[in-house]
Amino acid sequence: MIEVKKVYKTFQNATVLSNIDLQIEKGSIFGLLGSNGAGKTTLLKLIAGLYKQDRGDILIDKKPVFENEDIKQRFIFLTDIPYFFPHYTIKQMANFYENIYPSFSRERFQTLQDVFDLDLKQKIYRLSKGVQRQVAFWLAFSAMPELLILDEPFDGLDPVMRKKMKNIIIQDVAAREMTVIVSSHNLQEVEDISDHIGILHKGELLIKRNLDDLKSNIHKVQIAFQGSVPSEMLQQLQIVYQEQRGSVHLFIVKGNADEFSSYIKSFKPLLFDLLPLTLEEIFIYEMGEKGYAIENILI
Ligand SMILES: Nc1ncnc2c1ncn2[C@@H]1O[C@H](COP(=O)(O)OP(=O)(O)OP(=O)(O)O)[C@@H](O)[C@H]1O
Repeated sequence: MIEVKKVYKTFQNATVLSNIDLQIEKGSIFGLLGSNGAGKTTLLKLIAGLYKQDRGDILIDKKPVFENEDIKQRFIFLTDIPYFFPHYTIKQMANFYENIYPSFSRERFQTLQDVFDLDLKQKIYRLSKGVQRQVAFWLAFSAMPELLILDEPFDGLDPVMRKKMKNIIIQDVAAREMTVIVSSHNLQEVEDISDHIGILHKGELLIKRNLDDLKSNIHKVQIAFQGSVPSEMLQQLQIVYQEQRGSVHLFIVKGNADEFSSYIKSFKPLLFDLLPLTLEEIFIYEMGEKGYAIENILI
């Protein structure tokens, strides 16, 4: 488990992270969201033990991460600009990873060759930016890390490759309880793989939530009645937003969907539809004023 406790970080007197509290369970995928300059990379570098926090604690399995070589061998940090040794081929880079990471699997490396379809003898610096990122993923997956930290990992990958990378991540989480932290400025980009989401804004963690809990507690319903909507029903429902389009009323309702659906149906509406909400909509409705801040953050 990763624990970030009351962490602060400043650079040249500017506070970049303030009072960050976070727990990430083993085997979960944590999506760290925020606009440019929010502090995502700084937080990832602190978790990776590359920076030292000014205050607070960062622990992995109860041990401090900073300058902890044992922990460093168990995770991979795939940075937004992957680093390779100048003039190394893919094969040479794989050999290097094999020496560094005790869990590196040759077998996995070879199996994944079907996914990446690259010539091992190619010099990495001659590859396009997107293909270099593919190489970084290939090496990371082959190192079989316990923790995979990904900073804006899908930038520069085409849609097919993005999907493949996400599938492999999900498979590794399911098969061997790998923990993943993935940063992005785009909610949709991480929505389909994350089980927990944190939103960082100007160095503060505005929100940290379990996505299943979030999704099961807020819903969109469309209702039409012969005449007006029964006021008794409106009073009983926990409505966070409503609008009317002709005779159809749209409500965003909090609570258990089965319970409020049967309650609404007992008033015999002419039309009743339960519709899915996107994660972005959930944040906006669920978080009230903070939600509107989030709307501006997550374009
Ligand atoms: N080594 C450093 N020295 C000084 N300031 C830094 C350093 N690293 C980051 N910062 C500052 O910290 C703030 C947060 O930067 P960070 O890279 O963590 O944000 P981010 O959320 O990852 O942004 P982006 O999405 O643009 O990559 C920025 O104002 C940045 O200028």
